[in-house]
Amino acid sequence: MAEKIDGRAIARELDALTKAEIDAMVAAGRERPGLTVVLVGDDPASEVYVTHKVRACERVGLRSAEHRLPAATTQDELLALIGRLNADAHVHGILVQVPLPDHIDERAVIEAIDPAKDVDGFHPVNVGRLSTGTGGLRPCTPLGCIKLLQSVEPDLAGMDALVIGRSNIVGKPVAMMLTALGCTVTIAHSKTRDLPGKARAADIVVAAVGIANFVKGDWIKDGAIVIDVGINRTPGENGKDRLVGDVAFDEVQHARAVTPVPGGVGPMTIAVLLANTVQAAKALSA
Ligand SMILES: NC(=O)C1=CN([C@@H]2O[C@H](COP(=O)(O)OP(=O)(O)OC[C@H]3O[C@@H](n4cnc5c(N)ncnc54)[C@H](OP(=O)(O)O)[C@@H]3O)[C@@H](O)[C@H]2O)C=CC1
Ligand SMILES: Nc1nc(=O)c2c([nH]1)NC[C@@H]1CN(c3ccc(C(=O)N[C@@H](CCC(=O)O)C(=O)O)cc3)C=[N+]21
Repeated sequence: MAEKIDGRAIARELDALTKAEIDAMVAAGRERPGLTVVLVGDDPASEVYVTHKVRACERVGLRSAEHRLPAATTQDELLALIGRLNADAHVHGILVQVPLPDHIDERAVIEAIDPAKDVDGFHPVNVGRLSTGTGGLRPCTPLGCIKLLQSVEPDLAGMDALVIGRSNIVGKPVAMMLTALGCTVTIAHSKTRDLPGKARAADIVVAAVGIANFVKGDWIKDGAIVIDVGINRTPGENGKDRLVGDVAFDEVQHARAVTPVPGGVGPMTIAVLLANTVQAAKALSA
């Protein structure tokens, strides 16, 4: 049986470190770090994430604020809000939930965020810092994937990794991080030929595709480590939606370790967001 990597437990460990840092800052007379989340429109999945994020802030002792804006919000109105948050010294982290409504240019919004407050790590300055290995705020989901991998194998150097997906928010940054840690990385996407063959050669497979049960058991070599980023909602038995990943979990039990969905990458994403907010607050007040 593959080890089931317990993302909730590893997230709780990271939260304990984050909480200790916040407590120490407050004890030293510094301001309690604060995260502001901006949600435009009423996408139900995004609503769920924002609620999770706000609750997580409470658990570790971060201040949190939410701005829920109507779907009809104009780009100028959103940019004006970001300008105010950038200028507000009590705001240490800014997260604008994506996807945004179609009439808003996502790049323009991300680029308007002060890179020092960009706790998502999506701003080009932080992307550039990641690619050159010069610090900055690193994107939450990719860093969460790395922490889960390192819980199984602290030293990833020399391993062959396949990342399926090349998005700016998951695939590309996770590939960058794996490269920095000494992996030999292949990035696959919808144009890739012989994906099963490439997967079978990999010691690490990170699946960030967005298709339920996309990665099959016979794609995974014995002893590989599998990280499932996918969050796919499928109709469950009781009329409620059920969450499933991109990996056919039951078929990969010959792997060394695999993350479940839910309870894998998702909780780590939020734990890293909180840690990033503390990192931003420290750097802003340094
Ligand atoms: N757990 C978490 O915290 C998070 C989970 N997610 C989840 O992760 C998944 C991926 O998210 P995201 O990166 O934003 O998604 P995108 O839709 O932006 O990217 C999906 C990627 O998968 C590739 N792809 C699509 N079909 C195939 C195929 N048949 N074969 C190979 N590659 C394919 C696409 O290729 P191409 O570029 O060629 O189109 C693209 O690069 C989603 O399920 C999302 O919900 C996302 C963020 C956080
Ligand atoms: N600016 C921005 N930053 C993001 O980081 C961001 C975003 N926009 N838009 C959407 C995606 C998705 N995402 C998730 C966060 C937590 C869980 C999570 O906690 N998942 C739980 C289950 C949650 C549930 O029950 O719905 C789990 O996997 O166990 C999942 C997905 C962050 N994203």
